Formats: sequence, C-alpha cells, structure tokens
Amino acid sequence: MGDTTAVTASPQVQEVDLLVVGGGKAGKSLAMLRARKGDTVVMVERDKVGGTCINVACIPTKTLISSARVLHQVQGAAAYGVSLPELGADDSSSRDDTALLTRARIDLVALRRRKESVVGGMVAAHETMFADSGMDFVRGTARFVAPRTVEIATADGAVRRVRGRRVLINTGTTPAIPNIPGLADTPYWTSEDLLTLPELPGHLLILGGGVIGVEMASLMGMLGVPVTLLHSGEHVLNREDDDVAAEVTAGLEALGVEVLTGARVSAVRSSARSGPVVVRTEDGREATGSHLLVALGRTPVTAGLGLEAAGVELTERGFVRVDDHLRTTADGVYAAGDVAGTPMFTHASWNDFRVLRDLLDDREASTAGRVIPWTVFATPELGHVGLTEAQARAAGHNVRVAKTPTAAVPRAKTLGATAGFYKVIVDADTDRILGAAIIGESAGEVITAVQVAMLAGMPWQQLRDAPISHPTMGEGLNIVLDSLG
Ligand SMILES: Cc1cc2nc3c(=O)[nH]c(=O)nc-3n(C[C@H](O)[C@H](O)[C@H](O)COP(=O)(O)OP(=O)(O)OC[C@H]3O[C@@H](n4cnc5c(N)ncnc54)[C@H](O)[C@@H]3O)c2cc1C
Ligand SMILES: NC(=O)c1ccc[n+]([C@@H]2O[C@H](COP(=O)([O-])OP(=O)(O)OC[C@H]3O[C@@H](n4cnc5c(N)ncnc54)[C@H](O)[C@@H]3O)[C@@H](O)[C@H]2O)c1
Repeated sequence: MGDTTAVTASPQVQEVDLLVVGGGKAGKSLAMLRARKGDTVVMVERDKVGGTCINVACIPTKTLISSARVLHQVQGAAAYGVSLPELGADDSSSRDDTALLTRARIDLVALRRRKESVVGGMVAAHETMFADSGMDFVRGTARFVAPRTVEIATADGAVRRVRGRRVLINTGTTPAIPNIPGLADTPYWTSEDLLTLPELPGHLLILGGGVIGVEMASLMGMLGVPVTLLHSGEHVLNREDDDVAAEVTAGLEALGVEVLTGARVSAVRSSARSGPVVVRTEDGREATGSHLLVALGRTPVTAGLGLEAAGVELTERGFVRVDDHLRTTADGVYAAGDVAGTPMFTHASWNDFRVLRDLLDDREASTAGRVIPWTVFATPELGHVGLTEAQARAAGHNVRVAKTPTAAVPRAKTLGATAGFYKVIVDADTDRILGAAIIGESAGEVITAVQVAMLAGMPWQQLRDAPISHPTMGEGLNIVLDSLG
C-alpha cells in the first residue's frame, strides 16, 4: 500500500506519483489500482463520489427504465394469462382483469426511493473501495496552475497544491445547452433534472433524438406520459442505418411517442414560468407541451481547469487533445473518458483505464482500432457493434447483410416480445463479421456474443453453426446467419 501522506518537496506543493483530476470511470479505476500497487495517489472530485455514470447517468436511468418496464408488463399482463384473483375470484363476471391491470400506475415516491437505493448502494461501495485502496481522495475543485500541478479548493474551505509525476484528466462532460432563442427564458430539464422525477409531466417535449432523447422518450412513454420528440436529423440515432432507426422509431410510436424528424428546433417560448412550452422548428412546425427536456449532446468539462497553465491543448471541438496512448500535449499528462473525446460510454472510459493501466506498467497498449459497442435502452432494446451497413459499404467492403425479424426467434415468441430484427453485416471476401444491430429483448446482452466473435476474428459461418442454447435470444444469431446460406 502506498504512503498516502506523500512526500512534500516544498512547503506549498505536495508531490505524488499520480494525480487524478475528476473521479470518472477511468480516473477512479486507475487511482485505486495505482494506490494498491504502492504509488502515492491523489484523486480530486468536485461533485459526487463515483462520477457521472453511477450518480446521474447510466445507473439511475436504467433503474428507472427497469421499473417502467415492469409497469408496462403489468399493464399488458392479461395477455399472458395473468389475472387478479384477490379482486373477485369468485365473481369473474363482475370484473375485467384487462382493464384493471391496464390501470396500474407508477408510485413516484417508491420509484425515486428505489433509484436512490440502487445509486446509494453503489456510492457507498465506492467510498469503501476508495478508502481501502489507500488513495488520498480529495473532495474539491482542481485547477491547473503550472505543469502537472493543480490547486485544489477543497470542500472544507482549504487550499492545497499537488503536483503529480503523472497526471490524468478525467473530468467528463455536462449537458450541452445550445443558444436557441427563448431557451434561456424557459424552464427546462436536462437529463439530470429529469432523473429527480419531481413530477410526471402532462406532456413532455424532448429536444434531440440521440441516445438520451430516445431512452427518455421510451421511459416516459412506458410511464404513460405523452411525449413529442423533435430531432433535427433525417432519423433518430444519427449513427444508425435507416432501417435500424425506423425500427427504434416504431418502438417509440408503439408507446405513444410522437417522433418528429427533420425538426431542428430554432425557437422556444413559454407564456408563464409554469405555463405551456411551445417549440418551433426551422421549417415552421410547432409543438406544445407542459415540460421540456433538452437532450442535445454533452459538453466536455474543461472550462476553468487552467489547461493553458498545464500546456494541455484542446481539439477544435473542445475536447482534450490526446494521441492513441491517451497522452495530452503536456509531458506526463494523460486524459481519458468523455473529456478526451473517447466515445461517450462508461465501458469506453473503462477501456481507456485498461490502456493506461498497461502503459503505466510499460506494456504496449493503444486505443487505435478498438471496437466499442453500445446499447440503447429503449423498449425494445437496441444493441450495436462495429460498422453499420452504410459505413461498411462506404468503406468499400464486399458487403453481405443477414437480416431476420426478431419474431423468428423462438425465445421472443415465448416472451411475447417479437418486435425488432437481427441484422449482421459480413465481408463476403474475408467472411469476417463487420458489425451488427440487434433490436429485441436483451439485445444489449446478445450483441456481446457478436462482439466476442469479432474480437476472435471468427468467420461468420462458425457463429452460424455454433450450438447456442435453445430457446434463448442468443439463438437468433444462428437463425439470422443461416439466412446467408
Ligand atoms: C443520462 C445519461 C445516461 C447514460 N447512460 C449510459 C449507459 O447506459 N451506458 C453507458 O455506457 N454510458 C452511458 N452514459 C454515458 C456515460 O455516463 C459517460 O460516458 C461516462 O460517465 C463518462 O465517464 P468519464 O470517465 O468520462 O467521467 P465522469 O463519470 O463524467 O466523471 C468526471 C468527474 O470529474 C469531476 N470533475 C469535473 N471537473 C472537475 C474539477 N475541476 N475538479 C475535480 N473534479 C472535477 C466531475 O464532478 C465528475 O464526477 C450516459 C450518459 C447520460 C448523460
Ligand atoms: N445507453 C447509453 O450508452 C447512453 C445513454 C445516454 C447517453 N449516452 C451518451 O451520451 C451522449 C450524449 O447523448 P445525447 O443524446 O444528449 O446527444 P447526441 O449528440 O447523441 O444527440 C443529440 C441530437 O440532437 C440533435 N439536435 C441538435 N440540435 C438540435 C435542435 N436544435 N433541434 C432538434 N434536434 C437537434 C442532433 O442531431 C443530435 O443527434 C451520447 O453520445 C451517448 O454516447 C449513452
């Protein structure tokens, strides 16, 4: 275990082996590992223990989505043969189970309590892990004042200066609030505000059909909230193929969500602080709602960090400039996660940690060429890995596409969850799998099997012929690849 008191080289500056600015996924993982290995480590965190994902992003959203899915299932439970015997089992003529189940509602207080309990449990686990690792976890805001040196305004009012032999910047992103006329004068929620669920909106307007917009629209749709989603692109989820986005849109519409595409919002107005919100698109369409959610991307947290003093440059888009080894333009300073322009996923930030773990131990490691999958937790779910069909064609591959409705998968039939499709893109010359998009129950789990096949360089025929358990959603991979012959 490291000497956490660290060596003081001058009266003002504490010298440590590793200084981590921002305790996101990459930062906290590296801080704990290096401290356990005996390095002196200071990690500075200005806000919540454990970073964005566990407090205000992945974990609370997925917890709420799980509750909403249960509600959705209960409301549709009569179709599965579920009835309510305690409400008149001996008088079946006087009740209508379908109607009663449909009337199931969410209890907002209990919902919030469940979310807070899941998040709280993970935060508590992090507090223990941080302490056990031996790192010096400092609550406060860090700002660079010299190369590899920060000044920390600590939460208890003190000021500390710390210099790291090596430094990692892992300050993440915050919701982007574009300068749309009228927006500043209108009450709006970001994803963080929505998670506190102060109330269920009468009608939610969502600006942006990226991952956040789609997941929140699906969540609110399942909770019975009328939703209008306005997205500037031709289809939601800009990165996906047209057919994939269309299927996700169909899933939203099945939940009652109105999806407006080609709808770049150019003005927002609200007659009173609590009055209806009206948004207007560039092509003159208008939508009215009771609440507004802004889901228009995320901004890297670099303002006020003093990066000039550290010699750390930014890219044109405002992210910390890094090379394939996550090295910034300043000697000994690395950056990782969202702020470094890594794809904005927790598992990508975690993978940055693994690259740094190896580099700091003088082993070869790089971010070049890695394939990062993602899951969009809408209902039905979308799992994605590798190239889209459009990207594969644009890259000049000799493309073959295998596509089968999720309804063809026996497990989907038993689950009564038949919406979606399996789509796998292969290279006809090399037989390698280039990418896949799967829409259906547990798609985020099934996509991992495709990812592993890709990592192993497996020819698609081997996955087609693998004896996959029956009946599982994974078996859909046999079925979809069978369609290639
Ligand atoms: C609503 C929502 C849902 C999401 N769902 C998913 C999902 O399901 N799956 C997924 O993979 N990804 C999801 N993401 C993305 C994921 O949350 C991010 O990619 C991930 O959290 C980025 O982690 P990070 O390591 O970059 O740093 P972060 O976890 O963002 O941590 C950065 C930390 O730095 C701190 N900090 C900033 N400046 C300073 C400073 N000057 N001094 C001290 N500390 C500072 C911040 O307080 C913060 O805690 C979601 C994002 C959102 C917004
Ligand atoms: N399940 C997950 O892994 C998950 C979940 C949530 C968020 N995230 C991460 O968070 C990041 C941020 O998500 P996001 O959805 O906020 O951003 P995003 O950039 O993915 O989507 C925002 C969309 O808004 C559209 N847009 C921009 N201006 C507009 C306007 N004026 N009117 C209408 N539409 C407009 C853009 O075309 C863009 O596609 C994502 O990149 C994702 O990686 C991941």
